[in-house]
Parts: sequence; C-alpha cells; structure tokens
Amino acid sequence: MKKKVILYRDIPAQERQRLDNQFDITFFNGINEENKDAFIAALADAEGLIGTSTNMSSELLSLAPKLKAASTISVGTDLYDLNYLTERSIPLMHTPGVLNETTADTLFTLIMCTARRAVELSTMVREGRWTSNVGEALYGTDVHGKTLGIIGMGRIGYAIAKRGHFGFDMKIQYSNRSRNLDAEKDLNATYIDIESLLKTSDFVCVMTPLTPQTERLIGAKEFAMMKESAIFINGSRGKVIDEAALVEALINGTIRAAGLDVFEVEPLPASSPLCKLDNAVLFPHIGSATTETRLKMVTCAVDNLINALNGDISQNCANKKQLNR
Ligand SMILES: NC(=O)c1ccc[n+]([C@@H]2O[C@H](COP(=O)([O-])OP(=O)(O)OC[C@H]3O[C@@H](n4cnc5c(N)ncnc54)[C@H](O)[C@@H]3O)[C@@H](O)[C@H]2O)c1
Ligand SMILES: O=C(O)[C@H](O)CO
Repeated sequence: MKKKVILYRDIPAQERQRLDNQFDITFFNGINEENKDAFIAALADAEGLIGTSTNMSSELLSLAPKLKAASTISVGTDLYDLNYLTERSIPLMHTPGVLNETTADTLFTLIMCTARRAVELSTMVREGRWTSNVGEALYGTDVHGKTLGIIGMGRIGYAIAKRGHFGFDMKIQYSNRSRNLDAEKDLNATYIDIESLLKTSDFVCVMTPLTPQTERLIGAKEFAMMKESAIFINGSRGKVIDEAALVEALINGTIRAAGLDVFEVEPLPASSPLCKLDNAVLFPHIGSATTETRLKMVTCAVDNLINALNGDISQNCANKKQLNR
C-alpha cells in the first residue's frame, strides 16, 4: 500500500506525477478557512507532508499521529515547530542552496531600487509628475564603492556579498554566528560585531533565519545606531525586525530608506504605514520567485520527501543533528 501524503501547495505537473507514482496524495491548494477541516481530517492518516506557506504549529502537527517526515518547499524552516518535530523523531526536509543566486539577485534589486529611488521615480513618470529635469531633491545615492554590511553571512549572504564585491567594488563587512572564511578569502570580507557593523555600513542587509535568537534582532536601538544616510534591506523574515520601529526610523529620517521582501504579517495589509512611505521599497516575498528556481525548489522538496520516507535524511534535513541520525 502506498503511504498517505498531504500535498498542501500546487506544484508543476511533472513533479506532482513523481509524487503520485510513490504516494497516495491528498491535495490542498493552500490551507484556508474553507478547507481547514478537510486538511485536519487528512492529517489523521498522513505519513508525509509537503508544501509551503502554512504555519505548521505543534497543535496542528499533533493531529498527525502517523507522520514520519515533512518536506517544506523553502529553505526557511520557521513555519514548522522544529523542536516538536524533533521530539517526535520526525525529520524536517528543506531546500538549501538551489535558491541562493536568485534570492541574492532579488536582494540586490532591493539595494539598487532603494539607492536610486527607482520605484518612487518610476511612479512619478507614470503619474505624469515628470515636468522638469530631476533636481537634487530627487537624486539617489551611489551603490558602487560603498560599505555593505551583511548580518547573516550564510549561503545567501555570501551570494549577495559576491555581487557587491565583484560587481560594485563594495567593501564587505559581516556579522554572523561564526566566521565565514570563504567570504573573508574570496570577497575580502571583514568579520565585525553587529554594533560596529550597524554604525559603519552604508547598506545593512539582514539574511539570518528566524529563530528565537534572531526575533526582533533589529529594533529602535539598532536603527538609531545606523548612519542617517544608511539604507536597510531585509530579505530574511519580517519578525527579525521590529517593523513599527522601522516605520518610525523611516519617517523621522533616522535612516535614509528601506528595501523589504518580508514582513511581520504577509501578505502585507494595504493599510500598513509602510505603504505610505516613498522611502520604502516593498516586494511581496519574491526572493526565490523565478520560474527556474521555484521548479528547482519543488524538485528538491519532492526528492527530499521520497528520500526521507525511505529512511534517508543524509541530504537537506534541517533537524538532522538534533535527531542524531
Ligand atoms: N526572501 C526570501 O524569499 C527568502 C529566500 C530564501 C531564504 N530566506 C530566508 O533567509 C534565511 C537564510 O537562508 P540561508 O540559506 O542563507 O541560510 P544559512 O543557514 O546558510 O545562513 C544563515 C546565516 O545566519 C547566521 N545567523 C544566525 N543567527 C544569527 C545572528 N543572531 N546574528 C548573525 N548571524 C546569524 C548563521 O550563522 C548563518 O551563517 C532563511 O532561513 C530564510 O528565512 C528568504
Ligand atoms: O525560505 C525560503 O525558501 C523563501 O522565503 C521562500 O519561501
């Protein structure tokens, strides 16, 4: 008998076929108020879960007593309660690596758009407000030759720093849980404490995971440490920063501008004060959202689930160390 697996996100047909070949699939195109009861009912027999963008609390997971493996179509694992899964000896599989370059492209787009006021000025043109040559009040700031501070120099942080170093002649400095010797050797990056990084960077880019240690890592105190000319970029998770404090910092001129791909609440409500600020560039969580990369992530997640349900968690298991397997 095929193992029962819940697929809770639509995926391309060829990848769906690979799942169907192996498992008895119950499909939900995202979980919402209308299908939540059916999803909960399906959890009772599920041995595997695969999908993304749904908060899998321990409360929900406790309704899946037969669960053997979960596979998230993302590198971030914060929507799952990892400690709870570990207690139940359930591996959580994720998709590191395949999205590094695409996500770094997105983060660099945010850097360029904020520095050169691209969205604000493009809107001015579209709305017929371009009536004379752009003067000093609308000038941007250079990116090339500036100092880029990266908080979280992991896989994606490195790919962003690589663009800054080779493409824009930027000075790279970083704070991380430990030194990244590749970044130091390849990109001449300097390892410094977070306070020094905040005080001396022209661009501060956050690329850590969301964990209890990084929640609200950047708040009013940290924005106050940054240069008035600093541009703040967040591509990690919304809860890594204090969003209300960022709004204050942008309104008061504590910092110059912000580029954000992630928010405390997603989708960001149109009523958010961020939506009123010309000096905030806002993307709808599109770090990895290209056709090529999203397919690679789905393929990786399908492979991960097949492997994990066959007892192989050697690749891409987020809680492998904790499971001692
Ligand atoms: N915006 C998007 O679409 C998008 C896309 C991919 C990943 N992400 C987010 O980016 C995160 C990072 O992905 P990755 O593959 O580079 O992970 P990674 O594990 O390779 O890198 C994360 C780095 O953060 C560092 N770190 C952890 N806590 C820290 C702290 N308190 N201070 C400083 N550094 C700290 C770690 O040492 C590590 O080097 C993901 O967990 C996810 O949340 C977002
Ligand atoms: O963590 C990730 O992979 C991205 O945020 C896409 O969900």
